Amino acid sequence: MIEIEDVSVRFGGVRALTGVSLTVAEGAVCGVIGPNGAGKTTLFDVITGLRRPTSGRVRLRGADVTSAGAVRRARLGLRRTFQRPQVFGRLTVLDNVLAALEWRGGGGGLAADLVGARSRRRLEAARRDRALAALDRCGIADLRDAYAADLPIGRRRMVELARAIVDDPAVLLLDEPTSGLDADQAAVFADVVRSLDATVLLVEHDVGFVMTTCDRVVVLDLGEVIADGPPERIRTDPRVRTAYLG
Ligand SMILES: Nc1ncnc2c1ncn2[C@@H]1O[C@H](COP(=O)(O)OP(=O)(O)OP(=O)(O)O)[C@@H](O)[C@H]1O
Repeated sequence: MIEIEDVSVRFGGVRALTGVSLTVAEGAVCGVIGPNGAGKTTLFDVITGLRRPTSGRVRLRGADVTSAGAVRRARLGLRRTFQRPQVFGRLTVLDNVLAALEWRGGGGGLAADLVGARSRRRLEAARRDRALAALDRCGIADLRDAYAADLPIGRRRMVELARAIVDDPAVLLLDEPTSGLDADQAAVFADVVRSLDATVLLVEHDVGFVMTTCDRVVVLDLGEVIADGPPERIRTDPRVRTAYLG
């Protein structure tokens, strides 16, 4: 669960967010939309810990993380993807996902250094199976030996998603996930997101994708929540139409 309570962020005289409150229920997929400058990126940064709010609280799975660093948030099961996919270009697709597992202790952690070769082989095999399963879910199993740098952006985005989901995140934040994806790739992306047990919050310009993928849509305009509800209601909300159409 993600709880944002009365969060405001100011940059000097600019009010990027004003009194924003929203709760994303366990397992829900929530989309945040809004015109340019509405405060979407700032909201994202407050949740991931890149930016401290001027006032208000942020809770992840019940824990107050308003002043917490990235490590604490990651330990609570928070994962994210970026507007420009962050992958290791000189590693293969499989190694990109294995590296994510290794850092998070999924490779056996320090214990793997102390056990015998047979146990270590077992740990390695389990780790590889897990990574391959994540690639399979993301529809890129056939690319496992390709170098990430050689892939077009849409495929790199799927590698980044595989890294994010390989150890079953509790909370997943997706920043402009469909940018660079064609319609088929976006559909696969939406299927993966909807099949997760995670609580998902995504910021996205493609309103059509948000309306078909999310259970709930929050609309920001000039730093304030102007609408919050299921897609059917948001689509017909007069304030949303005005904010988008001017
Ligand atoms: N570091 C900063 N310093 C000053 N003002 C900032 C800073 N970051 C954002 N802002 C301002 O805060 C407001 C919200 O910006 P933000 O980037 O969160 O909006 P956004 O909805 O993500 O926009 P876009 O869709 O264009 O990415 C804007 O008025 C922006 O100019």
